[in-house]
Amino acid sequence: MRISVIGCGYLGAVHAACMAEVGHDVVGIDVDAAKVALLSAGQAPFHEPGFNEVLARNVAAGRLRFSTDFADLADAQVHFIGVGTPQAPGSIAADLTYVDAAITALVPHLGEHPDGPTLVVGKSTVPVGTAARLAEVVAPTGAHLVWNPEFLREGFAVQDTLSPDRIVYGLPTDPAQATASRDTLDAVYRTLLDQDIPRLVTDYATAELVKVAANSFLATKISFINAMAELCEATGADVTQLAEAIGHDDRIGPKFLKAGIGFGGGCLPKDIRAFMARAGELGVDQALTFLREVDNINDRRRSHAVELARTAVGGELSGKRIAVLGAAFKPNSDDMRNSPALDIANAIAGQGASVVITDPAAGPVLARQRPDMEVAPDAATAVAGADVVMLLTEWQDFRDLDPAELKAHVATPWIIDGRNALDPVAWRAAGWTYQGIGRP
Ligand SMILES: NC(=O)c1ccc[n+]([C@@H]2O[C@H](COP(=O)([O-])OP(=O)(O)OC[C@H]3O[C@@H](n4cnc5c(N)ncnc54)[C@H](O)[C@@H]3O)[C@@H](O)[C@H]2O)c1
Ligand SMILES: O=c1ccn([C@@H]2O[C@H](COP(=O)(O)OP(=O)(O)O[C@H]3O[C@H](CO)[C@@H](O)[C@H](O)[C@H]3O)[C@@H](O)[C@H]2O)c(=O)[nH]1
Repeated sequence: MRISVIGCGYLGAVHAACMAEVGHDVVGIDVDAAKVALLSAGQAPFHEPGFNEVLARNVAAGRLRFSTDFADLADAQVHFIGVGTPQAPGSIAADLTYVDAAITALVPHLGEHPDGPTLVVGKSTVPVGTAARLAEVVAPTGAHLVWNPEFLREGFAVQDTLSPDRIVYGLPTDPAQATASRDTLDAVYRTLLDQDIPRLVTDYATAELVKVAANSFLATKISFINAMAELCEATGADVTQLAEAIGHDDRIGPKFLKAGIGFGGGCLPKDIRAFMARAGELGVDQALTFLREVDNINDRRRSHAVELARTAVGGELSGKRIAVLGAAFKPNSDDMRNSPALDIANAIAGQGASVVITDPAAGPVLARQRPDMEVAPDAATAVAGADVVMLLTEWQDFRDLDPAELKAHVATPWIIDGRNALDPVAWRAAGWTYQGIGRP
């Protein structure tokens, strides 16, 4: 099938490449000419394991093209919308200007398609009610609109796109349109559906809510364990053991119970806030006041990490040398949107410390974006002369560090493990003062 993907960021570029990988003829459209140039050359504009290979292979095979010109999508039958929906400036609501601009640019190119109904398929995360509004904009063209939220995780984006836990279709209310849209989307996802991946068919509102409900649940799980970390710190208990013990209960499960400096990224923080904003508009803000607390607990983890560093150096950060391992919001990504690591590094620098930061993938990006920051090429260089070392993004490279070897480079062997990723016994045995989160 001929497919377009509008918006070629972390979601859209991977979706475009994976749709080509399963045999479709795909054009990716983005307003960012530099990004389009890189993608067209088969080069990933961001760090995502496995993506470069899929991208290069499909560009070379001629199944995958990229363009800044919406006219290049005119012959596609299915158009995915994957543009950003960030937090709006000065508000907690989602900024829908990119979605609206994409639809406005797309509509003049929509019309009858010889192979069947033309579909506009929303993948961006949007406030409930957006799909119904956009369906009215698209309707005069004869195209149908479907909401098909995306659940991929950065760092696993290719695998999650080709083999998701589930696929959700939010379909139009008109039965004939719903059937035609469902059948067309089934044809798009045929190779995935053949793997027996659950496919759930809903209305627009349910599909939109599934996405923000899932992210709210994940954020709540993380803030729950971080709240337990606060209790552990007050009592001398160990949150990693607590998490392991409660996680053995099938009803709770062991995943997303890692206490630390909390969640960040381009999704969980802004999605829970946009959800609260939308609930307010709908007059049901009380239903989601717990998310305010989820957000507060998460924010506290960042200030707590700054406090740990301040205490470690005797109460005054000014003039101290702090080495920060990690800048991305999670390992295996170079994404620094709402990154707890970067936020903490900035706060510590703001208190007068000399901060040096290193990250295997985000480091070079940070060095370009922030000439004011000292970015080191690797951990050994970063820790030279450090009064405190902070592990804030749990890359495998950092987990594998040899505490005895590293100790030779630092001024004071004091490590704050903001992700509880290191073995306290090994680090203490090597002569370090080890401080985890929610651990004695
Ligand atoms: N990143 C993820 O892991 C992920 C996972 C699931 C859902 N989502 C959702 O997907 C959406 C996109 O997220 P992302 O992380 O890929 O964002 P992103 O910022 O990486 O990418 C958005 C892209 O859209 C482009 N764009 C903006 N306006 C455009 C327009 N009018 N026409 C064409 N292109 C335009 C931008 O240039 C950018 O390349 C968001 O709603 C997000 O919440 C993201
Ligand atoms: O036990 C845990 C698990 C995660 N995190 C942190 O939580 C954040 C988010 O992690 P993760 O959810 O793995 O990253 P994303 O790639 O942002 O993925 C989330 O956001 C996407 C965009 O909506 C969704 O598609 C995914 O399903 C959802 O997991 C990161 O900062 C992690 O360090 C913790 O602190 N503790």
